[in-house]
Amino acid sequence: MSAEKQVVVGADFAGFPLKSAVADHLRERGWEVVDITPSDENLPMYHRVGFRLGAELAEGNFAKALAFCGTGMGIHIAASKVPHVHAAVAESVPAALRAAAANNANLLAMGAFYIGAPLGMAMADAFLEAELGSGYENWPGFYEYHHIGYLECENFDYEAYKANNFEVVDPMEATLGDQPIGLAY
Ligand SMILES: O=P(O)(O)OC[C@H]1O[C@@H](O)[C@H](O)[C@@H]1O
Repeated sequence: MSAEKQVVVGADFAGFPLKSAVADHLRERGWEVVDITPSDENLPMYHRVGFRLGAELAEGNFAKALAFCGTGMGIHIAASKVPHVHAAVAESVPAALRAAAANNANLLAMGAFYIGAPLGMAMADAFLEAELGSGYENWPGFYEYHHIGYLECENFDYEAYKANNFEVVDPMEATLGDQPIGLAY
């Protein structure tokens, strides 16, 4: 969980009502929610909201962001163009949790065309309250294996990768142990 319980949120016109419901919910749970789209007048296009949310992460102003548009797809693609953004789209609570626990995602996008307010609130809680490895403590190597995935994404340099014959430069190694019996995703 973010130590300071701060999160930045933003929406286009399609995601605005869902964003407002989720933001109100988070504030009731003690989060400081900074909304880059507080009014439904003159809302930026979805991808520009994604760029701006990504910038808040890249600049170190926030550890996590929530993005809302019609499906979550466009805003997540745009945010992913910003350095240091690890963006996910989810349509279920387990997927939102897994984005944080396995992928160390720092931005969760959701789509108001498909997600009702109660589900959006629960997805936001799951995503914000988890960190890399949360819930998988009994799976040997889970953290190490996924940490490598995170680091190699974070440090990915396409030109260096291309120059290395499309192989990761200095790949790290970790063994993912057997999945514990009964682990539910
Ligand atoms: O990425 P998705 O939501 O599919 O499309 C981007 C936006 O285009 C419009 O339909 C809506 O504003 C939607 O949020």
